[in-house]
Amino acid sequence: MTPHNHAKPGDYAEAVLLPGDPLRAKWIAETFFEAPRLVNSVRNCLGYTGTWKGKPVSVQASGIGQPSLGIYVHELINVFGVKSLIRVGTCGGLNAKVKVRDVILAQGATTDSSIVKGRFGPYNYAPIADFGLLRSAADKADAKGLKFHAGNMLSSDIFYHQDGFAGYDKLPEHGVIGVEMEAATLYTLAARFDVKALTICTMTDCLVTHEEISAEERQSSLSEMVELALDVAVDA
Ligand SMILES: O=P(O)(O)O[C@H]1O[C@H](CO)[C@@H](O)[C@H]1O
Ligand SMILES: O=c1cc[nH]c(=O)[nH]1
Repeated sequence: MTPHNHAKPGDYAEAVLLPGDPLRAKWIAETFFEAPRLVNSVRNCLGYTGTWKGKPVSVQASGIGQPSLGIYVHELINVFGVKSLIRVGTCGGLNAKVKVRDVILAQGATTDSSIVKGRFGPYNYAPIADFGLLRSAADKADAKGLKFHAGNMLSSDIFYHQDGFAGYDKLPEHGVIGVEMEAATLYTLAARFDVKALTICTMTDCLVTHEEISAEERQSSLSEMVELALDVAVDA
C-alpha cells in the first residue's frame, strides 16, 4: 500500500495500460477485460486487473501531467513489480500530415519538464520508447491496417500555451508531431528502473488545422488504440 494506491501485492499484472483519465481506465476495464476487478480507487485514480485474450493485464489511470504520472509509475514499478507500461492517451497534432483519429507511437518524447531536465545536469537527455514494444506495436498496427505515425512527441507541462501554436517554436519543423503531457517522464522512469515503456496516443485535435474529433469518433478511435495496446501488452 502507498499513499496513492491501496492495491495488495500481486494485484497488478506485469503489463499495465496507463490512460490519463480515470474514467477511461474504467471504460477500458469494463469494455475490454474479461473478469475486471477494481484494485485501486484512492483519489478516484482507478486501477483494474483482468485478462485480455486469456492473459493477465491491468489498467491504472495516471492523472494529468508528469508529476501525477511519475507517482503512479514509480509505485507500479517499485512497489507492485510492474514490468511493461503502455500509456494510452490523447494528444494534439503539431503536423498537418497527422490527421485526427490517427495513432501516434511516441518513439521519443521531447519535453519542457523540469522533472526530466533537472535530472541530467548539462545534458539534454532523450527519453525513448522501449524498442521491442515499439516494434511490436508497429507490426501489430500494420497487421490490423491501422494508420499510425512513429515519431517524436512533445510531453509538455503546459496545456494552454500562452502563445498558442507559435509557443511550440521550432519543434514542429524538427519532426515533433504531437503534444501530450506524460510520455517523457514515463520513458525516463522506465529507463531508470530497467522496465519497458511505450506511449500510444490518438490525435484528437490538430493545432495546425484546428480539426477536432467528434465524441462518437473519439470513442471508436480510442477503441482501436486500446485493442492495439492490449495486444502489445499481453505479448510483452
Ligand atoms: O487523454 P490523456 O491520457 O489524459 O492525455 C492527454 O489529455 C490530457 C490533457 O487534456 C493530458 O493528460 C494529455 O496528455
Ligand atoms: O495534451 C494535450 C492533449 C490533447 N490535445 C492537446 O492539445 N494537448
